[in-house]
Amino acid sequence: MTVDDEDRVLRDAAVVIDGDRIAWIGSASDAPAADERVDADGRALLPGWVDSHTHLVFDGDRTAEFEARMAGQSYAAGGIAVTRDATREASDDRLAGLLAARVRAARAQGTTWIETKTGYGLDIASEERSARIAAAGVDDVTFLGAHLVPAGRDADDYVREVCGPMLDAVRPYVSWADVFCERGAFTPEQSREVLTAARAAGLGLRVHGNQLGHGDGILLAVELGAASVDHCNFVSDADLDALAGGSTVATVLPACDLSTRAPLAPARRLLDAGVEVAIASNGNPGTSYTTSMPFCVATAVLQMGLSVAEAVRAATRGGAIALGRASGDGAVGSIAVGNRADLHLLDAPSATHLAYRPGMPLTAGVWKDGRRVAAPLVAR
Ligand SMILES: N=CN[C@@H](CCC(=O)O)C(=O)O
Ligand SMILES: [Zn+2]
Repeated sequence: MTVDDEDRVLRDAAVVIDGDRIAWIGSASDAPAADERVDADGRALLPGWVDSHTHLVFDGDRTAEFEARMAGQSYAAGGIAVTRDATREASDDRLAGLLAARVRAARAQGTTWIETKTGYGLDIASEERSARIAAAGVDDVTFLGAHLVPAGRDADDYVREVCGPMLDAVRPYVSWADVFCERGAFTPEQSREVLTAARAAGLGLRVHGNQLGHGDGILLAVELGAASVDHCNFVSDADLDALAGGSTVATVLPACDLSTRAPLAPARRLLDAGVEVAIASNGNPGTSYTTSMPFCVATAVLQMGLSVAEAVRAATRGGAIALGRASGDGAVGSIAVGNRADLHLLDAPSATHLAYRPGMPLTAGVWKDGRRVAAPLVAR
């Protein structure tokens, strides 16, 4: 599955990798000679997953909160402070080690490009530290100082800090800024302030919006030209029109919707309206303690009404578009000549098996930048 501009499914095909790039694609019988050959033996080859939304720099555990939720309580943003406290207590080495282990686990399931966010520091030094550790461990880093107003802080005063010294401190390590625009987190006005300051600092914009109820997150994201608005569980007709008429990707987070027992994001409706949709894991200890993109893809097919091709595209090229990495030098999210050689070999003859055999370990091999990064698993 190329998931490129022509979105081709090639049969009896071969891919040639040269260094860290894809050098050739075509019929296996025409393949040029190569130093090393891997016989995929009829297995499906996909672009590696592009996970465009995670929060992986954290310590601590929120099992009790999850249990309470499964017993009927609804998700509220306050749990973020529990993770903030555990994260602040962890050493740099421990946080870096936890992040590396999480990245390895994601890679083992076919993820080759990972974005992660700060947002469990919530003071200048802790956000700077999270950004620094993230920059050494993942591919794209997002500043999310505006994740929660710390208890005891005046919200407007905290927003001024986020927009000023905190932004300055993280700036060397991040290329994106995000804000949790939601009742209980940041108001539309505060969110606009954060995003405007981030844009002035040269950062790309992302928004957590419309997760817990209807609100202004989607409209604000589209108005400010954010690359992505994420969650999108509550989408009004006006939100849909705005997304369809703008360039902002709607990123849906199926695992989060299940773990919070939220209404599933209306991915089918978004696609039907012509909106670019991405699927991401939202790996974090509160609302989605998984980085399994195959699980997210299977859920999108089985529960959200996407076709396998639509779900695979959203989890590869969709994520790449949401991160501004779908074209140009070093593009990811599709199998195309000149792109990074980021590939995911399934132990199955087609991507359909991802939804047909949900939960099975179907990853047979993963290449990032042309190097094999995950050992084959047996999944027959
Ligand atoms: N919604 C805001 N932030 C995270 C959850 C963070 C947490 O609860 O720790 C999310 O994307 O779901
Ligand atoms: Zn998130």
